[in-house]
Amino acid sequence: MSDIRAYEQPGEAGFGDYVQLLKPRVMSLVVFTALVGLLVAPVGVHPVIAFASILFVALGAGASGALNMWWDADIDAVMRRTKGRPVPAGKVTAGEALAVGLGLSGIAVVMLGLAANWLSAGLLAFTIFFYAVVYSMWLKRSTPQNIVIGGAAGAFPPMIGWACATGTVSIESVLMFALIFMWTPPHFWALALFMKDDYSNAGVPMLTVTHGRRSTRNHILVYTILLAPVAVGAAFTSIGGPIYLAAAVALNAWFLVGAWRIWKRHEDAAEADNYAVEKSVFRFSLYYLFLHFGAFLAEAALKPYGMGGW
Ligand code: HEM
Ligand SMILES: CC(C)=CCC/C(C)=C/CC/C(C)=C/COP(=O)(O)OP(=O)(O)O
Repeated sequence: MSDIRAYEQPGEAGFGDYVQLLKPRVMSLVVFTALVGLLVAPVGVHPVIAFASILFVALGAGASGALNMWWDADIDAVMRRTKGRPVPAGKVTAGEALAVGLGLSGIAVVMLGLAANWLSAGLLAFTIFFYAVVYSMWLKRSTPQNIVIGGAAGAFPPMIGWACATGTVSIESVLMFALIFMWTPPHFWALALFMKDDYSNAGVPMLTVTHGRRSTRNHILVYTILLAPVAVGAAFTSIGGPIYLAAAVALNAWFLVGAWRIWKRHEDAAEADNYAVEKSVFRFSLYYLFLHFGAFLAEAALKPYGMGGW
């Protein structure tokens, strides 16, 4: 369990420190996928309602980041990548992070319910719970499958966006969920390969720590293979079309090449060469997701002009 008492000394926090609590960089892609889910839905949403809905999803996503930083302060303090975060750096106390997380969560869920509908608000509440409690408090410290199951949290946002517009869950929103769900393991494990020491120093049972780099490479390849038909299959639903199909085929072929290049690496090779491959696949994973959702958006944007879709 997280020893949060060590992080209760008040520090001198600026506005920027509170922004950092919300994990803005990671959440930008979360918010983009929610926005796409809302915009590609077959039901038009008044721009003010759409703007408000995405704002509250962003607030909820940020709140879940603050809750994660509250609980994980001890882990974050040990890892090079995260030790400068506001709680381990002593800028914001753990109690403040908890208060920000709980306060913003409550506001975001209630306001989304009022602005859009209670299905989307319920999904947002469940997503915050899943990331903060199921992933951060339970799975992260207990199983190397942490990010496979916990990754579901990051996959919900487009489903929330779709529900904001339609008040329903549909095959399209389930496919957008599945796309992110299957993408998360290769996205994260590519990073974990070149951050392995961080996680072992912090005692987090990531696959790289518990099963080693060879097994992690195998897992990346398998998940990337399983991801491809999900991603390409979405082309043949109401949110797909020729632009998305072309993008999905190209992006999945490239991601598979990357996973294959990682798979071929071995420990006898120079560490710097291995890390270069792993880093490039991690970076590409971000473009991969952004461009898939960008392609969904392009299909929807072109529909009024008689193009886009099938
Ligand atoms: C359990 C699921 C996931 C895990 C464990 C994970 C882990 C990570 C980690 C450790 C980083 C480096 C973060 C940092 O700079 O502090 C990262 C970066 C990133 N992740 Fe993920 N991720 C997950 C899911 C997602 C999802 C669902 C999205 C968006 C849809 C996402 C988007 C990003 C982005 C945009 C970055 C780059 C941030 C930057 O520029 O610093 N991740 N991820
Ligand atoms: C709408 C809503 C509530 C969205 C939440 C989306 C969500 C759960 C995204 C997960 C992304 C993420 C930063 C995982 C990091 O794992 P980590 O926390 O172990 O990474 P760290 O080591 O950087 O802290």
